Amino acid sequence: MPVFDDFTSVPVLDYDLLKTGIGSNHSFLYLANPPVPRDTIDNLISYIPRVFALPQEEKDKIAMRNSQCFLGYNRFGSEFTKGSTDLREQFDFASPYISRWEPGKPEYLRLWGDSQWPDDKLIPGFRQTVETYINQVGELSFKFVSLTAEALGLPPNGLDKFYDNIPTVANIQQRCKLVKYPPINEGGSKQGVGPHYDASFLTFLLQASPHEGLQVQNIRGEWIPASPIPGTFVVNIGKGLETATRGVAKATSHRVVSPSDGSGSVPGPRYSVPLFQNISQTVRVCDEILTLPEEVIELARTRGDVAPSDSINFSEYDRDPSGQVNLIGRIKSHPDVAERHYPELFKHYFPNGLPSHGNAY
Ligand SMILES: O=C(O)CCC(=O)C(=O)O
Ligand SMILES: [Fe+2]
Repeated sequence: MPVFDDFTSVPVLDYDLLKTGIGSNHSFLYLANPPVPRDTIDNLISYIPRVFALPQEEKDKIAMRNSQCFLGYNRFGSEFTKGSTDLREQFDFASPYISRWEPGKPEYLRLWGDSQWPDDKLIPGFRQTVETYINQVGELSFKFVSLTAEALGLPPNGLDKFYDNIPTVANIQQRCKLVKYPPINEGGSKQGVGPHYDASFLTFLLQASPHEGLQVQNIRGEWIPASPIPGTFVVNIGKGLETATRGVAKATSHRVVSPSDGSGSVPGPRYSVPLFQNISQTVRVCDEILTLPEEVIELARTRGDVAPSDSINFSEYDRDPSGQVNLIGRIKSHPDVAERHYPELFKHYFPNGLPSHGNAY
């Protein structure tokens, strides 16, 4: 996966070929034939419009503001990226995990813990469906870690130290979001989400409706559409893996342009489900030197300089444990949650008090 390539379209990889050892040279790709039952994905897709259609007061009952884990619901337009409002509404859910935080332990351990769920009577089976999805895609994501290691010229367990040596959903909490981008028809901003990198090693994104809108930035800084392909996940590299490989694997800048209801476009909202694969909270990525084979480093060298992307974020990997990097990212994105649950850090990052919006990137 070392090359941040000069793509003009996003490559498609077949999982069945990948697992036989054919590595990939791409940092943003479609994964076809993933080993996740079709029912798991179809069930989730069928619930998504229903959970967003719950009464506003039911969604607000599980507001992210209630949660020290930054899990729960965010109203439309409550996040900022690069100074502009993101025109989306979202729920953050995570796999079941018993918190390991206790007083005296690092604060970032508080990030992993209980999700908040809508009342099961209002949407029976929803929680079970989302948890099944996170567990199964989470397990796929961990299988992908050894493939990534091999693509980097390492042994299959070459990245395991970033996952407390046992990469499983039981050990490492996995987080996913259900995201709704409503159509924006009037002029003005169409920023579904602004340009950014993801935080961790790998993200597995399900495009849950047939809308265009996701775009990725190539080595020349051009924006390339990543149109939905049914039955695939979009996989991309986050800032954590870029740091761990000293830039040999490059994080990919991406954004979403809002859909519109106009003639020729797919009507209704765009839905997506990114699953952000967490790594160990305690690992300091900058301390873990990976010894990559010379030919892999050479491949990265020959790709030349990468054009400056439109994204900046998560530079703290050069200094802090991964859990702290994530906590800082969450605090910047959701200052209202931070003010309530992390008052000291809130004061540090927002000395002038609550801004009107969060701004992670
Ligand atoms: O909705 C999408 O397709 C992408 C979302 C995304 O990049 C994110 O939330 O980090
Ligand atoms: Fe993203």
